[in-house]
Amino acid sequence: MNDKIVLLEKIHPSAVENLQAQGFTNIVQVPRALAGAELIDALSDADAVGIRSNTQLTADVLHALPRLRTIGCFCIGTNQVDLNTAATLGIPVFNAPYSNTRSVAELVIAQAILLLRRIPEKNARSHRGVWDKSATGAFETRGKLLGIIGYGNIGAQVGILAESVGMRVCYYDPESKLPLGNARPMPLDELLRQADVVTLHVPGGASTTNLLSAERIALMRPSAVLINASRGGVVDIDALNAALRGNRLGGAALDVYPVEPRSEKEEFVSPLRGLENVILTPHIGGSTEEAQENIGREVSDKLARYLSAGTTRSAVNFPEVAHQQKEVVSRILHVHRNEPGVIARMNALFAESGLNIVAQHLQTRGPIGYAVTDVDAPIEQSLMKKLCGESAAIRCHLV
Ligand SMILES: NC(=O)C1=CN([C@@H]2O[C@H](COP(=O)(O)OP(=O)(O)OC[C@H]3O[C@@H](n4cnc5c(N)ncnc54)[C@H](O)[C@@H]3O)[C@@H](O)[C@H]2O)C=CC1
Ligand SMILES: O=C(O)C(=O)COP(=O)(O)O
Repeated sequence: MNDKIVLLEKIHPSAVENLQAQGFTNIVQVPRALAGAELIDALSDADAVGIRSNTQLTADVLHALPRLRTIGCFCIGTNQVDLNTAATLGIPVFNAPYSNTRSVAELVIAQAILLLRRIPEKNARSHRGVWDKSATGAFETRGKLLGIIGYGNIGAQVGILAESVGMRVCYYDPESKLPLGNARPMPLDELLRQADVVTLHVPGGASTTNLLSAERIALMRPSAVLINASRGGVVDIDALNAALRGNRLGGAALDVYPVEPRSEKEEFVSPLRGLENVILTPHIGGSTEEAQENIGREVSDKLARYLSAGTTRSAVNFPEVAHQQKEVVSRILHVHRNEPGVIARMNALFAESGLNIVAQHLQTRGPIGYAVTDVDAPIEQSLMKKLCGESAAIRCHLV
């Protein structure tokens, strides 16, 4: 297949292998995130793009890419993409909602144990030749209270793993959630006041920016530790820095930052660098061989199915049409504004051309309608022009 697929940010080779196995040969790989003119240039003739958490597909970038048909986020978070703009431009966005959740949960448990035992400080001192053999301020995790903010796929797994090392678990989530194990819901301020370990597992974006504000950090116990493997903007980093430097917090482990380097060549800058009671990791919560290989396969499958058959099942911003094997001569993917009469007008165009519809699937989501129509005859360019020029049409393709 001729569709051009650009994969940024070192997406696992399983993606390319999978795409090639399905007949996609025009694949370009870039081992880092791109931005600005460089990003637009790299994607100007792409039909599909694969990104991870670092590439910002803003409204401006999306408007500059009229050819782009679909986006694959080879990760969980989709806050780096302007999802509404993508939908209104007729671009479905896919992600991998589960594949790296276990990897994050395991890292968080490891960090909780290391922080409660003051290992980051002991490690730093040992490297400097200091033999600091002391139990002061070092605690077991057993019996301690873990407070999980955001009890979704990752938060709930963290809770289960924490109970297996003897922690008590409470969580805060604005949605009603089934508590797993012995976890119990708790109001946010109460959780912050009581927990020995606080861990964040909320989505990024405007609704969670500075969720952990200076006021909320001030509620935490001076001995408590904070873990953030969600998104950098969720914590007020200056307030956290001040709390750590003022000994108003026991320690922290951060995997995500308000600003992250786009490649290994850029320096990582953070006010927390140099603090011995802070673990800093380079956004590797989901970076395990297992997770990345699975994500590569899963998201490339979703891109391939959309490009070859119009399937939008599990898209995060788009009406979902289930996978139907394309066994007909022509399939038309028609994205349009969700308003009365569009299908009637479309079908009148098919009838005028003497075409019989074999199958038709319509789904809508908010302002967007998406119709997949199968006909058992070739489609003339003139008909495609009329379908694409239909008054409510956003875009249409033949697959
Ligand atoms: N560090 C890393 O490498 C990775 C980071 N992540 C981040 O972790 C986030 C969470 O992932 P999942 O658990 O899979 O997502 P999820 O969607 O299953 O769970 C998120 C939970 O947060 C809750 N939530 C939303 N707003 C909230 C608020 N203001 N306060 C408390 N809870 C709130 C939601 O109701 C939901 O239950 C992702 O969105 C991504 O940003 C995900 C994977 C890897
Ligand atoms: O899955 C996510 O949301 C992550 O944060 C992982 O991002 P990454 O693929 O490592 O850039």
